[in-house]
Amino acid sequence: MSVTRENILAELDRIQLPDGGSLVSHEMVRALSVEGGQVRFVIEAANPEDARKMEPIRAAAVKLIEELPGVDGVSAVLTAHAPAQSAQKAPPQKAPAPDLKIGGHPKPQAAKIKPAGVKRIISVGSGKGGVGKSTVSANLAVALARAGKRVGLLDADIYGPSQPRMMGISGKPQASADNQLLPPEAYGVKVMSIGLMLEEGQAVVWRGPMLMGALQQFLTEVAWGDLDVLIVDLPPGTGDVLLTLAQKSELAGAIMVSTPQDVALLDARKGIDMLNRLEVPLIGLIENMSVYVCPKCGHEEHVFGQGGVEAEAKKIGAPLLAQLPIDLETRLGGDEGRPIAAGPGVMSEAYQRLAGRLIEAGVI
Ligand SMILES: Nc1ncnc2c1ncn2[C@@H]1O[C@H](COP(=O)(O)OP(=O)(O)OP(=O)(O)O)[C@@H](O)[C@H]1O
Repeated sequence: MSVTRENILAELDRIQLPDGGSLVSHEMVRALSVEGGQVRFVIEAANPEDARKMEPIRAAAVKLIEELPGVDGVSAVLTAHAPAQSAQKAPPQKAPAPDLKIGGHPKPQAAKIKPAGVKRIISVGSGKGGVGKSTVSANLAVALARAGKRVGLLDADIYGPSQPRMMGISGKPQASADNQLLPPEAYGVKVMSIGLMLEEGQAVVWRGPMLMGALQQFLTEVAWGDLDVLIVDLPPGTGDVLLTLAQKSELAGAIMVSTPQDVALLDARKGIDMLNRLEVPLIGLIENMSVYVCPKCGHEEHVFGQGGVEAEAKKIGAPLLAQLPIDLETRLGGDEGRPIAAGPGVMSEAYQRLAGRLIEAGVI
């Protein structure tokens, strides 16, 4: 039996808060997603102090949902409207970080935002989570830097920022003299991520306007300097972030990552529809985890199906930019903060070809 959003909300409504209301009646359940048996949601408290006190409620909510038939895993995070200023222990730093209340409401803005020195902004998205969009973003950024381009990588996967881990970066960003956030650099790429602004294990999820505020800040209050390209790693799906980016910034184009699996493709199609509606040019598709090649015997196994992304690209008349196999070193490199594209080997060469192709096509 598959579990639905309604089942989840009905269960969460049973958890009483001290004032007699529930998480649901107080509209504290946010970003609820049910994918297969995986349930993810956020409990949004009014302020950081309340959020801290609500840990037992979060734990009770997880326990309750885990017991529902059809649920394989539950991830619930507590968040508040803005990170606490006083209680956070920042690592030692040379200059104090600017008071960026990341996630605040956006400031009114007439024109579209593109940081002054940034030539173009390109998004990397996927319809479905877990298809390797962040891996591709990180490695593409590194390969472009190796090809001599000035590259920035903005982790806009605000619900699950993974670029600090993938690029091997930690610690809060420093502030520049004019109170801008200085993006740390790794493998020749300037990186900024909400993950760098949070304490370990802390998660923040915002309502639409707060999300727009965060993105606006990442575009305007980070000292990106002169860049040939700013690659934006989007959260999966066709949600608020792409919409905000397309409407509020000058998005030069989008790359869509998918596995050949039907469900990933179906979701990618929805993402492409959204790009069309927003009039964002689709630069091309990347098929990730296209095939598994046995390192011992060379046998090829099409774990997620075969040819799906290529057929889709043909159908919609978009370039298939790369077909990247399942590769253990790619995963290990991502987990250890050493992007595969930074070293030698066939996968690194594949990313260099991808970067070369985009440069030759004049996309970057
Ligand atoms: N070609 C590949 N071969 C092997 N493992 C891969 C490959 N691409 C990605 N992975 C691994 O798959 C997992 C998911 O990748 P990644 O986090 O990049 O996906 P995502 O689409 O950004 O996911 P999310 O929806 O969580 O943001 C990671 O462990 C990553 O190392």
